[in-house]
Amino acid sequence: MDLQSEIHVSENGGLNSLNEARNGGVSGKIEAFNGLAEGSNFSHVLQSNQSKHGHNRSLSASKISELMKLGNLESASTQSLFSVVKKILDESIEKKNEDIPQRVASVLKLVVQEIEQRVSKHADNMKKQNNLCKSREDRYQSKIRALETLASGTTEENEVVMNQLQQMKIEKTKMEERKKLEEQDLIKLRKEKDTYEIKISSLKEELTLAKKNSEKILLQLEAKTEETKDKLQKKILELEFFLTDSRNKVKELEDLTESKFMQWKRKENAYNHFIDSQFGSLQELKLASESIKHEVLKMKNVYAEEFYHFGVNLKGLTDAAKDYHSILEENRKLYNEVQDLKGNIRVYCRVRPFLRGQSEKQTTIQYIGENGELAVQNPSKPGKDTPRLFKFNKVFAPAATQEEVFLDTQPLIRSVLDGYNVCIFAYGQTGSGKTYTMTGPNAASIVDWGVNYRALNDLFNISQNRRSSISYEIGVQMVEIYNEQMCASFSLHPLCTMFFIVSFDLHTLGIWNTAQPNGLAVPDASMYPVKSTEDVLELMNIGLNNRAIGATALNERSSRSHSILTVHVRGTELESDGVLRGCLHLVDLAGSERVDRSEATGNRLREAQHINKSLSALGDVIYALAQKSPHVPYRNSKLTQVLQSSLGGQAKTLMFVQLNPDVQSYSETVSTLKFAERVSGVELGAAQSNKEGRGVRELMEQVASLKDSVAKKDEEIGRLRLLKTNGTVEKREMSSPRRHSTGAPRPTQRLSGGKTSSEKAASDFDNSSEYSDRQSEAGSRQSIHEFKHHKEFFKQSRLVALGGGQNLLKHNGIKFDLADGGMNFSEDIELLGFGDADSEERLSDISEGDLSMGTETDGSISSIVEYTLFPEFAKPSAEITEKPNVPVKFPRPPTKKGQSGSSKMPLSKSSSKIPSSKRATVSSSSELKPPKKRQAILFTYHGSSGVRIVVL
Ligand SMILES: Nc1ncnc2c1ncn2[C@@H]1O[C@H](COP(=O)(O)OP(=O)(O)OP(=O)(O)O)[C@@H](O)[C@H]1O
Repeated sequence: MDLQSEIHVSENGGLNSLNEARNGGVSGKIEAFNGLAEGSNFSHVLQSNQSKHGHNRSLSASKISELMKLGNLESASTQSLFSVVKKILDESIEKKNEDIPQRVASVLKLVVQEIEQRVSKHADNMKKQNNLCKSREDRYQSKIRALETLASGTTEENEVVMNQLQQMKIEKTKMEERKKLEEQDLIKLRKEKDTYEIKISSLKEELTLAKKNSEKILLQLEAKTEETKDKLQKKILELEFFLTDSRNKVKELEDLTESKFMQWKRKENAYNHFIDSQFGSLQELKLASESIKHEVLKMKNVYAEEFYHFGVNLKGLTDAAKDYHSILEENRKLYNEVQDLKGNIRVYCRVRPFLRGQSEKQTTIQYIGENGELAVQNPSKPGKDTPRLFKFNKVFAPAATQEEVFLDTQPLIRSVLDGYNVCIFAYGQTGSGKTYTMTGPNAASIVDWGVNYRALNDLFNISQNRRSSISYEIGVQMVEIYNEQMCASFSLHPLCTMFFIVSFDLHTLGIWNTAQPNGLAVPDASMYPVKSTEDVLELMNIGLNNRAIGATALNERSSRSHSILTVHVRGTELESDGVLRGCLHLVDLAGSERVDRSEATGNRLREAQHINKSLSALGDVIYALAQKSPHVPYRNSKLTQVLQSSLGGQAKTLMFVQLNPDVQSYSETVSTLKFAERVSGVELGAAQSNKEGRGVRELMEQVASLKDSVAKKDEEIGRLRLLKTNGTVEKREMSSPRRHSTGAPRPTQRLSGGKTSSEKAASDFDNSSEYSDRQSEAGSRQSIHEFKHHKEFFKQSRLVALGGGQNLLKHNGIKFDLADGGMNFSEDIELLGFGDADSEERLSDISEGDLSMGTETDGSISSIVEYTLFPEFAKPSAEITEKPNVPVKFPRPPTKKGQSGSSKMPLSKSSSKIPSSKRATVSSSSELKPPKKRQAILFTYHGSSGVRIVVL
């Protein structure tokens, strides 16, 4: 059915439906129209879409040709048109035609389908209505025919028929009216049909347009396809080329693999052959190893036997080595003993490490040997300067710790507790580490503690450990020599001394401030309770801080004074009541420096000159001692005066030689080492312990009384002789101790001019006008003896004043050099420093100068200290206590076992018993007037304020 017929059908259908609508079926008609209207809208949309894109490339050429075959589109049926459109759209969707957007094509397809459905529905409706109308028309026609036949019957019937006819006519008119209406409707429908036709024609136009566009697109696509085809062709060619190439390569590889495989095969064969041969030789080796094993076992047994023998031999060797070591140790001990006996000054050399700021690290130290060998060389003159070799007791390398240094010093320090005098001093140029060795760096931790702190700590600890057998009292004093003036470091005031005493029994420690600007003890002496070693160390720090410190170009903390820390030890043996006295001098000398190098001027220059002067005086003393010269110039400086007892007495002396490894200091290093070498050659004589046993004291007393009675008898004999000869007795001759001495004094090693010490001392006293009335030799000797042992001296001097020499001899256990008495007076003299060749000079120096006391004693300040620290008083004898004019009541010395005497008394108590003003000096006391004008002025002291102190 073509489109025209379809429309006819629809028109008929439409009439039918209109007729039915009149009977109530209007809705179907409206739907049919709506369907058409929608179809026209869709075509319009399609058209607009196509025109918007400006092409209709999706129409394939075949479809277009199909449409063309249909001829006039108007003659084509709607169905066929729709099918063509649908096919075109399908094709475009399938081929994914880029010219019609996919979405639009699919929408168009859906719309076309919808229109198709609606149109077909509409056509169906129209058909149905048409059929309905036809059947009705047929029925009416048959009715009309029936009626006409009836009309030809009866009139009645005619009338009825006429009526019916009439009615029929009415109905017919009605029908005609309806028909007219329907015709009108039909006209309307036709009009609508026209409009639809117009729309369809426009759609057709659109389709042709789309066709054209699709043709264009088709052409483009074809061109593109061609292009892609060419490209693909090219690629195929390339790939083919690659394929052939890779085929060749694969072939090559296959060939190679083949050859390799052959090679490996050959190798495998070779290896198999080799393995077989190896296996064979392995078997042989196995057999050989078995036989070797047997041999080894044999050898093992042999070796075990030999080892056993070796072990036995080794044991013998080890024993021998042990013996060797013990012999070595013994040797070392013996060497030390020989040194002790000789009294050599020990010299330890310590090399300071380079400091952080020092840039030039060329060292002058070439070699440090185990046995105290040291080689120095100037590295700035390598060819010219030959190394110089020195040998000392010990050399400490820069890396040596404070503890290591102290370990080698400890035995010496400990001997102080056994009653020896010990002196340790550090010598070296400025900044070479003297203070570091002696004290340690500032705010030192325990690890950095120098010899001073460690020595004190050690002494305190040992004294505490020995508490059950020996009661120790330790006193510490710090003195400074600055510009040839002595002052105490504990006080800011020059020429003052502050010292403290430790008594472990009382667990208290007191410090007397005997600040004595005029040399007298200050009444308001303060006492500080100190509970521990740390407190003592703290006070030492105060003393150290008071040291005169000035900045020089060499060492910004250079100390400009000699600092002397003296530790006085007195131990009382609880069992034997014996008394040990030891004294330890720890001396940090001021730096030896070249004035030109330190760039010192003004005050600093003066300081440097004083320092150099005192150090050269020390050198002179050492030189004199080394030469065993009869005259030792101790008096040339305060330093040598203070150290006299350590350098000249029976003390153990150790010198630390401090070296700066810097090249700039080479010349100073060499001169320091030369000096040290000289010092190490000095023999002081065997050190002696200052120990007094009770038995010795009693013996001494007995000797004294015997001596006394002998003297008395001598005196009487003399007097009788005189009476016999002249009739006059000269008092002087009668009382001359030398003339009446029963035993000749033994010569001493150190006495100069062939005189014995006793003779010399006696002659000294003879020469003094003050002693013109002395009664006996014993008395003078006693005075001399006490000159050194100050507290005894003090006691004796008072007793001399009170009762005279004979009484004193009886009660004070004075040491005599009686040939038959068993006491070695010369030794005492030596111990006191009177055995020196210099003693004459020193004694003659009494009352001379600002501070002459140091020349007669082992350091007069320390003498005062010793007295003040350990005020030991004579047992009040019957004779003395009977005397009505005894000025001072002295406390008893410890007599019983377990009693520690003054040391066990509270310090405040002891200090209160002895007025401080009377502790250090006696000459000013009016209560000590000698009844027979017998005064021994042992030393005088001129204080800065001009007050003169005379110690008797
Ligand atoms: N063994 C050492 N290890 C580390 N540093 C050291 C050592 N010896 C010395 N020093 C350092 O070298 C510097 C100088 O040392 P110190 O002040 O002890 O020299 P000194 O010889 O006492 O000088 P002065 O003569 O001017 O008193 C200090 O900074 C000190 O800490």
